[in-house]
Amino acid sequence: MRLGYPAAAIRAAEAPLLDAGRGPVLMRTAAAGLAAVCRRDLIEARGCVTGARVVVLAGAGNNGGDALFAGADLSRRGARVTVVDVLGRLHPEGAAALRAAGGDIEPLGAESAPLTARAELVIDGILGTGASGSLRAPLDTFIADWQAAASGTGSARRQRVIAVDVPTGVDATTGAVGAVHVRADRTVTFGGHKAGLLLPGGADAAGELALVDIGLDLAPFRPTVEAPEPADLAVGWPFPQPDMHKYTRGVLGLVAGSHRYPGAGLLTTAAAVSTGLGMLRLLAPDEVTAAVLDRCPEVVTEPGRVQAWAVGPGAPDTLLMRRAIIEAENRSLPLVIDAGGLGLLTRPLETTCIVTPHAGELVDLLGRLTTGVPTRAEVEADPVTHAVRAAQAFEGVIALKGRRTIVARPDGSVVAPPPGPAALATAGSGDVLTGILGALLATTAEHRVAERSGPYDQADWSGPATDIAILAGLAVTVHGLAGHRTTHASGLPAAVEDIVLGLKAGSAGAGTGQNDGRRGE
Ligand SMILES: NC(=O)C1=CN([C@@H]2O[C@H](COP(=O)(O)OP(=O)(O)OC[C@H]3O[C@@H](n4cnc5c(N)ncnc54)[C@H](OP(=O)(O)O)[C@@H]3O)[C@@H](O)[C@H]2O)[C@@H](O)CC1
Ligand SMILES: [K+]
Repeated sequence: MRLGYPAAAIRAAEAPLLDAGRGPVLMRTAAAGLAAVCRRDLIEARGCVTGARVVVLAGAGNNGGDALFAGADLSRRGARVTVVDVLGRLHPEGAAALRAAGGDIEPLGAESAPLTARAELVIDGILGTGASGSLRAPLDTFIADWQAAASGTGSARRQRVIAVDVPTGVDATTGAVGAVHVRADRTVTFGGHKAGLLLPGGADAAGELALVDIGLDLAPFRPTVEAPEPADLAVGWPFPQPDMHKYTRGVLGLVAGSHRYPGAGLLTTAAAVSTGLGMLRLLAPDEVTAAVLDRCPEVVTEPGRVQAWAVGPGAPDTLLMRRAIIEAENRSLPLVIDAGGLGLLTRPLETTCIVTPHAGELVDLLGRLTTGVPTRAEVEADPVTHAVRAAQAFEGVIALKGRRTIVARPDGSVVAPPPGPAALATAGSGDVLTGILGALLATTAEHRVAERSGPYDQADWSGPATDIAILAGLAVTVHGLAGHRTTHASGLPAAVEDIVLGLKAGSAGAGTGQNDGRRGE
């Protein structure tokens, strides 16, 4: 689990070390980690460091200092390093080290953009956590000119861009990006992940993340973003235990599918069953249950006791959905509400609940719960702010679906799972997610209380995995993995059915098979 901190928290964690005079040591440690990543990438791309054309874009502060010391390291190892002094002032010791190692320094000028575009490796050390406001001229023009020149080179082997701490133009705390910003293949960040590197906008600009430990103590600070990774499934997934029977493993009540949309009932059911649970009770019209039983004969179509509810895919019967919601509230059962169920939400619910709108549905939801409703485009441009707003208005967890799904809690913190493949943007994909999430809620409902501080409480997690927002993050992670798996296996975009098969095949990671009967390894 990657934990993201606001820039202010990272700077506050640095402060006692700086006060103790350890600033230069921190910078040397950061720069050494950065240089190691640069060397590894160069060796991977071209076999060696010697002779590599490297351009260091250095700003005036410590971010530039990191880049200059890393540039000195590469220069000592035979790379041809040129520094562009982008803001007209350089970190003095870093600049001296670079010169002593044989590197060149040039002021920003007309030649800087084409020079940068020709480099094999560009190190972006212009701005880090000290950035404020939008990019000042001529910095913005230079970055745009470089990117235009680089895309116009027609070179078969694209240059690598490594950002120092944060790509320039990305807000380290919110991930907001301006029209012009650095797009990196990799970002080497120091001390702790900046929240903005894990959020929409910033995460795409940052590329792969590498974290260099510089000895910061972040324990006193609360992360604002948790970003699950596939490896977290091995810890957080509710694996069946040997002493379980079908009722203790978890029973999901599902209200999905209708005369108009029978397929949604089938897809949600198939996904829940493939995810694994003790029993699934489906409440739907006969034509839906008949199709489901044909494919999933283990499904029970009678009402009865359940441990969690999932309602909404495929425009189900309103009365059935209302009954499920009331029962969830009366018995304090966890509940996922999707699609057709969202229209019933006009007030906060009296139970643990997660709702899963896409941007358009979030607009409608906000319209029923608040005043000052955003447009769909505004939600898509700033999903985090609007998901948090909805979570606060609804007093519950919101999973705002999109290319990067964001799970927001009312306290303003978010879970940001990795994005799935583009192939997941297809009708029925959301039904599958609801099925996975419903199965997870059912299978964690029973041991929620007993294991609250149990094996899920890993030192590197800020909360137990039975937290509904984390479970949603894991559900999205598995959904994405299943999509990736089927996309890659066939070489063709996945159909929704393939995504369910991807779940079944169990590669969706640690989720099935590999770790049966064990947890927390
Ligand atoms: N401290 C530590 O312990 C460690 C810090 N480390 C590293 O230091 C980084 C933070 O360094 P930092 O604080 O020096 O700020 P930094 O990001 O280099 O930028 C400041 C400069 O940018 C300028 N500027 C600002 N906004 C601008 C804009 N929109 N457009 C244009 N210019 C703008 C600003 O100008 P000013 O506002 O002062 O006029 C000033 O000159 C951190 O990310 C990490 O990489 C590591 O070595 C580990 C140890
Ligand atoms: K940077």
